[in-house]
Amino acid sequence: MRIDVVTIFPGYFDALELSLMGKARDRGLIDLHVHDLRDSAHDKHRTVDDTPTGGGAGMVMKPEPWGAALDGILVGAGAGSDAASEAGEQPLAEPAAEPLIIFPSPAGEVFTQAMARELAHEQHLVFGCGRYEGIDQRVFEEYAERGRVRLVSIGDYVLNGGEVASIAMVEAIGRLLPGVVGNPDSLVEESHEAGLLEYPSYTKPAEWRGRRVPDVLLSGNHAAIDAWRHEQSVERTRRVRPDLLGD
Ligand SMILES: Nc1cc(-c2ccc3ccn(Cc4ccc(CN5CCCC5)cc4)c3c2)n[nH]1
Repeated sequence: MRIDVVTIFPGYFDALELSLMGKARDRGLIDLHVHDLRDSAHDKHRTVDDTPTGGGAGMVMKPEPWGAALDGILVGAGAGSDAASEAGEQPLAEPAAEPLIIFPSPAGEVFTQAMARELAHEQHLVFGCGRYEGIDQRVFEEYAERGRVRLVSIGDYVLNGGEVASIAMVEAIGRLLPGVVGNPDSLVEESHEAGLLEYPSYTKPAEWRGRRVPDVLLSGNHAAIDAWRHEQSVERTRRVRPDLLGD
């Protein structure tokens, strides 16, 4: 999967060099490209923001730098025209898959494990990280007409920009790619995977500060263990997230 990120704070994405995502990149499972939006702001002061038309507090991100940055990525992704196709022959390579542009936004559809699973099948994701009070609306309109755009929220709270939300989504999506997580079985039993919260986990020692591991987990009876774990998931979900049970 190719991932492009556009941001005025490229340093945020150093975090994705680490650990799991770092390994995924080293193994070519994720091809991450981070672009500084200011490189696409061609005025003398590399301006990316201006006052909100109609008044209001704060600043809004100008459309021109976003247009230049996203065009640069999409044209590249469109694989442009290579010599073969210009010569009218069949293009040699598979035509690149159309990128999906994700703009993190407090006003977006809420990101879920189901959406992470869906997006893990994409060939090319582009994350547009806004800052200030957001991005000029015409950017979303322009690219929604030309391709696929989704505004996505990672929860009902306001961050200072889209970078942290993008990192969260890249991690949630990236870990679902085949080969990224060592043991794919661990992806099946996790929280939200089956629409339930995860069961409680234990490890050695069998007793710690007078607290014992539940006997069933020490029984070696895997049918009983699976049943206990499912019941724990259902009970925890009912207590903490009844909304997930559609009750
Ligand atoms: N799940 C989640 C995602 C985000 C998120 C994502 C991108 C940006 C870009 C800028 N901001 C800060 C920010 C500050 C104030 C307002 C509210 N203003 C009221 C009038 C106009 C807008 C909106 C936005 C982001 C926040 N936050 N939470």
